[in-house]
Amino acid sequence: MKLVSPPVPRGVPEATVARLPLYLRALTALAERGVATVSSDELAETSGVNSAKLRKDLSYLGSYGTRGVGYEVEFLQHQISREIGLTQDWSVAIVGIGNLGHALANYGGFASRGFRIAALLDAEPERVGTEVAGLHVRPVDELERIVTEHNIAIAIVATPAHAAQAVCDRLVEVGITSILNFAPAVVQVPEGVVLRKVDLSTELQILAYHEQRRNGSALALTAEQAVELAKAVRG
Ligand SMILES: NC(=O)c1ccc[n+]([C@@H]2O[C@H](COP(=O)([O-])OP(=O)(O)OC[C@H]3O[C@@H](n4cnc5c(N)ncnc54)[C@H](O)[C@@H]3O)[C@@H](O)[C@H]2O)c1
Repeated sequence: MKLVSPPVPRGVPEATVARLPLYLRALTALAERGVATVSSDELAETSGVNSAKLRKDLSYLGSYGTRGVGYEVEFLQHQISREIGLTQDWSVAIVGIGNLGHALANYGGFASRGFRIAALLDAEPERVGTEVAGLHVRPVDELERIVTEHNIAIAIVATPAHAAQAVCDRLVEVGITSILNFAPAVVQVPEGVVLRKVDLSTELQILAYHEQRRNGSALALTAEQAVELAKAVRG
């Protein structure tokens, strides 16, 4: 179903854009429970965001809620969906159909959020032609044709790091302007192309950092280790 596709409004800070899906997820859960209105405090708590920030974020969309009543759940849900372009289906291509590409292609949760995995591409002749999640893996040299054929708007890169830049260059050449990169590589794209990066290792490192702080500094030595170290230094 193709409806209007307004871009994320100009002037909305990137950090706000990144929080809109959190509000949407919370609103969807409320709507499923039949909740009609929600206060900013409640919505903020369910979304895991501070409520002053939430009010500011929603004010960028022109949504201020009603004093004493809060926000109408369904209306706000629709408004956020429209702002982030979810009232239309987006066709997505995945490039690199290895472990990760397979997992992403088989993930059923994208469709219900308006993302249709329309094409899978790989450079490896042995992978090309195999069937994954009901689609035939296509060769990367057909990229341009596939992008036009399926009206692909967004590409996911799941190739090894060393191939990521060349793959992104090619995606940009054929007109893709939104790329989600899973490869652990620093990739450059020209202005006007939006590149997002997913890096689970970085997220894990951040958790490790917090774990380490919780348990006391990793650099802090146990008493025995300190004695051993002192002995070693003294010789
Ligand atoms: N971001 C994350 O959190 C996260 C998590 C897991 C893996 N990764 C990264 O995702 C990438 C894929 O991981 P994987 O385990 O699926 O690797 P994999 O080796 O199983 O799959 C990579 C696939 O890319 C294909 N490929 C290689 N060069 C290509 C090119 N130029 N064009 C198109 N396809 C090409 C290969 O043929 C292969 O099928 C790696 O870079 C990995 O480090 C990221």
